[in-house]
Amino acid sequence: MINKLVEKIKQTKAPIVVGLDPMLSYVPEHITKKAYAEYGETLKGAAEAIWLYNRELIDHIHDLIPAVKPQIAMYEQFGVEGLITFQKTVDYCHEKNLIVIGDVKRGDIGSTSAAYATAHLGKVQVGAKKIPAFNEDFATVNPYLGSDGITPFLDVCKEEKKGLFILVKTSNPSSGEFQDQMIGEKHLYEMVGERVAEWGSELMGDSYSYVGAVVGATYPEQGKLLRKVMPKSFILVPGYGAQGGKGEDLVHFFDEDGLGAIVNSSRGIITAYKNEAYASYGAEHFGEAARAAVLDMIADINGALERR
Ligand SMILES: O=c1ccn([C@@H]2O[C@H](COP(=O)(O)O)[C@@H](O)[C@H]2O)c(=O)[nH]1
Repeated sequence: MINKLVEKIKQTKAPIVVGLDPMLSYVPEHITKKAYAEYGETLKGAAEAIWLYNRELIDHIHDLIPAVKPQIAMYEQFGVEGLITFQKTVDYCHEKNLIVIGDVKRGDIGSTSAAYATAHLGKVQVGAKKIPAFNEDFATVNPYLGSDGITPFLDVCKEEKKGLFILVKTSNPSSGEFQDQMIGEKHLYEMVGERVAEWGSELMGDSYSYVGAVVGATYPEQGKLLRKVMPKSFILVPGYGAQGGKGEDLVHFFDEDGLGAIVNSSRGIITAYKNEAYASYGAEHFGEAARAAVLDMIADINGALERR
């Protein structure tokens, strides 16, 4: 899957991923009205509204981008109905030939991690059959429980040729509380980065490992250091746009050849129609506003890479 991701980035010339993080408040009224007319103001009605919103967004941007990153929390808030919309979204993105990074941030003791890995990346044994469940291509994983929480994910990735993005240095304001602590001479995030490189050396694709890392756009200095610590790991970079990250901050997350990183924007794209810059599209044309925001994001990042 990492080879496919690299190929798709080269083909689209877009080192970006769009975060499908829908909140009900983002969904234009004409869509919620339609969904509530069919299912009422219920969890099913909300999940239907989110599905219609996602589908229209995907229809407007799928040809421009290599990948999407649905954030499972946004779906879970609607319970089982939300998870059905998550699944429909993953399947629809696959139909559109998009790579799906499930932002699920899982990780637990070994036996529980094994079940999470099966659910999101593997196939579950049912009688004589092995059946995929959520079936994303990559999943985000929290390494805080140590290597026995990661190994089951590595095993499933080996078997299924799927990939991981392991949290190394997150984009949020308080990420330093624990991640920046010094352990001997090194920050904790650097130690985790070294382990990501080690885990990844067992699972190499053509030029990058199946085991990548999450490093926030809001920490460019740490991104520069971690690029060197994990030379073969793809870096998923959240924090662009709504959290303040800009193309010019991100050039050192990439290799010399402009590969090795993929930058996420969620709210910046999916709520573009609410942004002054794209307001002329109006809520009815939120998909076109998202498309314009994707094109601007690609130009911003590629422009910064060309200028460096
Ligand atoms: O360090 C991290 C890890 C994950 N995220 C996730 O990325 C998106 C960001 O959304 P925006 O709307 O573009 O801010 C969201 O799903 C986060 O859970 C992150 O932001 N930082």
